[in-house]
Amino acid sequence: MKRYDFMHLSAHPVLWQVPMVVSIGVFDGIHRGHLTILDRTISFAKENGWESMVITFDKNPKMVTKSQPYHSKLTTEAQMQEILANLGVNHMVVIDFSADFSKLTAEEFLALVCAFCQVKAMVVGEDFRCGAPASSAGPVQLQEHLNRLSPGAIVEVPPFVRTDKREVVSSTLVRKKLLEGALEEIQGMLGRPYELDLVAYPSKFTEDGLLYRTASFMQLLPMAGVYDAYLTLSDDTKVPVKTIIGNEDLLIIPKVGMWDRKLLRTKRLGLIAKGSSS
Ligand SMILES: Cc1cc2nc3c(=O)[nH]c(=O)nc-3n(C[C@H](O)[C@H](O)[C@H](O)COP(=O)(O)O)c2cc1C
Ligand SMILES: Nc1ncnc2c1ncn2[C@@H]1O[C@H](COP(=O)(O)OP(=O)(O)OP(=O)(O)O)[C@@H](O)[C@H]1O
Repeated sequence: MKRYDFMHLSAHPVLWQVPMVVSIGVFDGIHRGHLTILDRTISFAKENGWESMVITFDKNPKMVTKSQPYHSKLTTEAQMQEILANLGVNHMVVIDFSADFSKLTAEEFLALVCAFCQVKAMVVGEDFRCGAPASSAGPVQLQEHLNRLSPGAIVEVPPFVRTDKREVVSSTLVRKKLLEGALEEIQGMLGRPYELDLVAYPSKFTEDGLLYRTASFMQLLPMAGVYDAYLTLSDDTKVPVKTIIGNEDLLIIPKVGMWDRKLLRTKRLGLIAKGSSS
């Protein structure tokens, strides 16, 4: 998978002749609803011999425009890149959602997208919106804009994915459940354990284990408590651990023996819901 900056791709449209199925969204957490959209984007492209593109944001537009309260991210860009590449997405485009960018109307934004590749289809969810609030477009207006900007292009809208309790799965709901420490419900919505990306953070060895400062995390942390977890090392081996999350520190305690501090290279920490075998 290739990664591009949106503005760079606008200036150097290297993909302008490539037929593309495009999906646009924040995709924070990459939950089961997002996976439905992404799977359909990829399969639509493959069925037709086209390529797939995911356009996403460095900051959540809804939090920048203050229509949603600010929260830390559920996934880092490295995690998102890994998940999208493993799913089989061909191109990932990241928008720097600056004050200037937030003023673009839906039509202006879509005209830029249609200028850097041959948009054949877009896959979005029922509540998709793009463009500055006064002129924002949902799936219906999106189809109308595409009829003008890329004639023949189709907008496909898979139905909402819901929880067992019939709630619509959303990043907002995952954030809420995380702050309640409800890992089982989160794991159900993500289809995998919630993982913290440890790569960028400094840690300290103590007698008990590996200590991180919670303030250094860019990702949203669950409610303070003791969690079963697994630690993924840089060679992708997984070791079972216990994790104590407090207000200031996050302590990772090995379940068997103690680590060699010179050799340990940590990558991810997966928080496991009780009763799950992941
Ligand atoms: C160019 C542009 C593209 C946008 N794309 C998205 C998007 O893909 N997903 C999203 O949640 N919000 C996106 N937004 C933000 C929404 O369109 C909208 O501004 C935000 O949800 C607040 O609208 P509201 O006040 O009507 O809720 C985008 C905004 C702009 C300016
Ligand atoms: N449960 C769902 N089922 C199907 N599609 C979904 C679901 N949730 C989001 N989508 C779609 O996925 C794309 C990305 O959505 P977005 O990143 O805004 O997710 P979200 O979970 O709704 O986020 P938030 O809760 O922060 O508003 C959009 O096209 C959206 O409509």
